[in-house]
Amino acid sequence: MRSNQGAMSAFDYKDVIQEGDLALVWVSRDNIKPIVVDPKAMFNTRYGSFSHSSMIGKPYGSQIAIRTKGQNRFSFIHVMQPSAELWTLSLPHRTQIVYTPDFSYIMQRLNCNPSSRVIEAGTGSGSFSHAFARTVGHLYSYEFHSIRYEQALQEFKDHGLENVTLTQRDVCSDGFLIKEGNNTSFDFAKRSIKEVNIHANAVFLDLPAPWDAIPLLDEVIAKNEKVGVCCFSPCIEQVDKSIEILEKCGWKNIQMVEIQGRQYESRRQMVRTLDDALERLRDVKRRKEEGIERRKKMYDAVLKDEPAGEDSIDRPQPPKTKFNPFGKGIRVKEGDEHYQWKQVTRVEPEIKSHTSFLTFAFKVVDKTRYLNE
Ligand SMILES: C[S@@+](CC[C@H](N)C(=O)[O-])C[C@H]1O[C@@H](n2cnc3c(N)ncnc32)[C@H](O)[C@@H]1O
Repeated sequence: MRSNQGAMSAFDYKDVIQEGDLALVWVSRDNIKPIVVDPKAMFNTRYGSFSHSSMIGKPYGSQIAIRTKGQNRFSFIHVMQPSAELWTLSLPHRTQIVYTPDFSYIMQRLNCNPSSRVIEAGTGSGSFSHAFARTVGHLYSYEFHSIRYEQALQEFKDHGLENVTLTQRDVCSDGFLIKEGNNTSFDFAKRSIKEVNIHANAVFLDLPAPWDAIPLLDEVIAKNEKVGVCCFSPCIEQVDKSIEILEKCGWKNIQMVEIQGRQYESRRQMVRTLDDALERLRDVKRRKEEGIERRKKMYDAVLKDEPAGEDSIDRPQPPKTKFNPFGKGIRVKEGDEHYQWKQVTRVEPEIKSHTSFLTFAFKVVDKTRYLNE
């Protein structure tokens, strides 16, 4: 991931793990942890400790294995290079976040590309900010919570996201203009301007009351190109209110979308016949009867003061149940050619997506065509 200005970012492509890198340790699919590689540090898991020094010099994506404490087994992790998608799954949560299924769709609908100038409010945990920073020309992100603002500021600096300007602001009351003297990462000392020319052509609002911010967008959006806005709202009442204001403010092509990602897993399932079911019932009955008989013999032996259980030891064991397609039994590997299989799909029960309604709208302020330009 490149912060789109040529400068090195922690997300730039690299082959080999080096000291000081931000790396993402994949323990399991829902346990991915960010680390800064330090030769003196250890990465601790419940299965054991992995030294960072064992990672240095290995290619990204490598598996690092250790012998599990007290057991003759191995446990392992994978060391991954950060990407916007993996960062979203591993970042420290300060708020609810936008996940990949939503942010990829939103960026596509807002036509985000390296020439885009994007407004984002609020910054929150910076999940979407990282995805924007990889793709767009410049991101203007706003956060009113002072601690979250400071944390995001430090994080973006550590990750080298140089195409992001972060401003501490309540956008609903104070709008989006960035002026000298504001609490912002924009470096006015380096430029001889008093106010930033934002000219945003894409806007993303993840706020509890986007309708208060929408009327304030006019002073910062581009006038001579098509501008897209997306409001991310969890309930339909918020969508209603936003649409009302969008229409009042001259936004067109308003459309609401809900992303419902589902992952389908393809697998084979053993074909179970009626004969299998009947055989299973017969087997249960046979074992039950044998058990009753054995217990009766044992009681009789106790009553007669004979050595108990002798008979049960010598007794021939009932034949082992073959594979039982309705419960426990001998394990059969999926696809074993001795059995019949059918292809089925299974839906993953949980998906990582903060399901919200996405309201899109577009606006062209100046519709004049300059044919002789
Ligand atoms: C749900 S979080 C945003 C999460 C973010 N999209 C992400 O992917 O990590 C919403 C954030 O908006 C901030 N916020 C709420 N109202 C605001 C306002 N009027 N101006 C600026 N920020 C605001 C909150 O402090 C919070 O951090």
